[in-house]
Parts: sequence; C-alpha cells; structure tokens
Amino acid sequence: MTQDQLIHQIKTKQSFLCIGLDVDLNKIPEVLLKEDDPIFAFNKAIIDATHHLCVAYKPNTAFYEAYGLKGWKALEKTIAYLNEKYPEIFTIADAKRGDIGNTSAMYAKAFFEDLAFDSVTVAPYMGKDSVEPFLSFENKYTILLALTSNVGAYDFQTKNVDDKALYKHVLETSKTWENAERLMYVVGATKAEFLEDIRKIIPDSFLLVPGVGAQGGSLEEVCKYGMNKNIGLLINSSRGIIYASKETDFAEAADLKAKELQSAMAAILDRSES
Ligand SMILES: O=c1ccn([C@@H]2O[C@H](COP(=O)(O)O)[C@@H](O)[C@H]2O)c(=O)[nH]1
Repeated sequence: MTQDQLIHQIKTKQSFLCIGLDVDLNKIPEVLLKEDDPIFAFNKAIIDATHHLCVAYKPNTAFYEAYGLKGWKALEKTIAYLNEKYPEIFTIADAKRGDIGNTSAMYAKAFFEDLAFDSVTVAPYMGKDSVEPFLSFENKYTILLALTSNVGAYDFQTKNVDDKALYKHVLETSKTWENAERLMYVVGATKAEFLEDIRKIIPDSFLLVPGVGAQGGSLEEVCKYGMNKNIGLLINSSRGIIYASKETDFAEAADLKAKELQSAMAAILDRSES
C-alpha cells in the first residue's frame, strides 16, 4: 500500500483509527471457544463489524505466539482474510523485531512476503544495519519504536546521550537512512507532551500512537500536537474496543466503541479543516 492510499482512506472514512487485535482466549465470549479456530472466529467477527470505522488493524504477534502453532495459524488466517476481503485497510504486525542484518532480513521476509503485512514494528536499539533489511521492501513500512507508551520509556528513551534525549537520536539518525520515506514511528499517547518536539524532527512521518483507552492517553492531546498536513496519525485502541463485551453481542459492542472513537476523530478533522 502507498501512503497516498492510506491518506485517501483516512479522508474518505474520516477516521485514523487502528484497531488492535490482541486476542486473549480468557477474554473472548465462551461460545467462541467451541469453534475450530476461536481466535480467527473472534477476529473475523470484530473485523466484519468495525472495518468501516477504522483504517488499520494491528495484531500484536505476542497474543498469537502465546498459543503456539494454533496461534500462528490464526494470525495467518487473519491477515489473509484482511488482504482478501478488505485490501484497502492498512495492516500492522506489531512484532517489535530487529536483529543483526541477515536475521532482520528473515524477519522482514516473514512479515512482508510470507504473511503479506503492510508494515511491522521494529526496535531501533541495534541500529542501522538491523533496520535496513526491512526498509528495502517497496510499499512496505517499518514502524520504529521512538517513544513508547509504557512507564519504562523513561528508563532509557528520554535519557540524554550527548545532551540529547535518546528518542531524539532515534528520530534524527533514522531519517538519514536509505529509504527513510518508508519509516513510520511509534509514539505513545501517554507521551503527548513530547509530540511538539517530535514533530519538529519528523514533521511529515506517520505516527502509530498506542495508549488511548486502556492506558489513559488522550485523543484530543495527541491530535493537538501530533497531527500534520496529511493527518499523519494512526491511533490504536485494542482492549478498549475488542473487549467492550464478553457476551454474544461482543462484535456490536466493539462496533459501538469504535464508532465513539471514529466520531471523535471526524469532529477533530472537521475542526482542523475549518
Ligand atoms: O509503546 C507501545 C508500543 C506498542 N503498544 C502495543 O499497542 C497495544 C495497546 O493496547 P491497548 O489495549 O489499547 O492498551 C498493545 O498491543 C501494546 O503491546 C503499546 O501499548 N505501547
């Protein structure tokens, strides 16, 4: 997918919502546990109920890896279903990979070629040669962890190295890499006060912003400081949407929660245009 296609979708749907598919078998309706593949059955119902309100889905691979082969098969079926039925939707494998070059090349192949995701999250800690293999794929995006939503982000990411916060080094250095136009960045919604500074360094890049809803981040604050001329934001909510109900009405409840966020986004877009 190209960024222009993503931007077109955002404008058409008046939404920059990304729904996180973090499936925990202890949290899904009991009736689904009788299905051959409960994880896929849950995802399919959530996707069919919410696809008109969001522009991206983000399965976090941890929730699939935790169930071994069955989990990975459910992930394969989920991405295949999205690519076949809703090809306009941007897909993110939240896998937080990154290793020495030849290993990263295999991760890139797994997520971009085998599974055919549009993007994958990558940790920047091992530097340029660990990220480059991901960047070599045309029309695929590498979403680099810049400033994460968790409290542990203050352990390293905001600490100064040569008088500059480490996360700023990540932004400044990565934007000089070959194919940097294929980079997007993770910035937690809980770190909205950093967004003004972040936008000074990467004014045009898309940001994947997790942390609204369950983690307490504010949609309004993120948009105030993080939005750019192309909107430039993908705001993720996982638990707040997919676990809105544990009863048989779970998909309708997810649709309602997604609608709340999409309506708030449409109002923000409307305000920003006038
Ligand atoms: O900084 C980060 C990076 C990734 N995540 C992931 O996003 C979702 C958030 O889920 P919620 O249920 O909406 O809190 C989850 O997959 C995280 O692993 C993040 O939260 N923060």
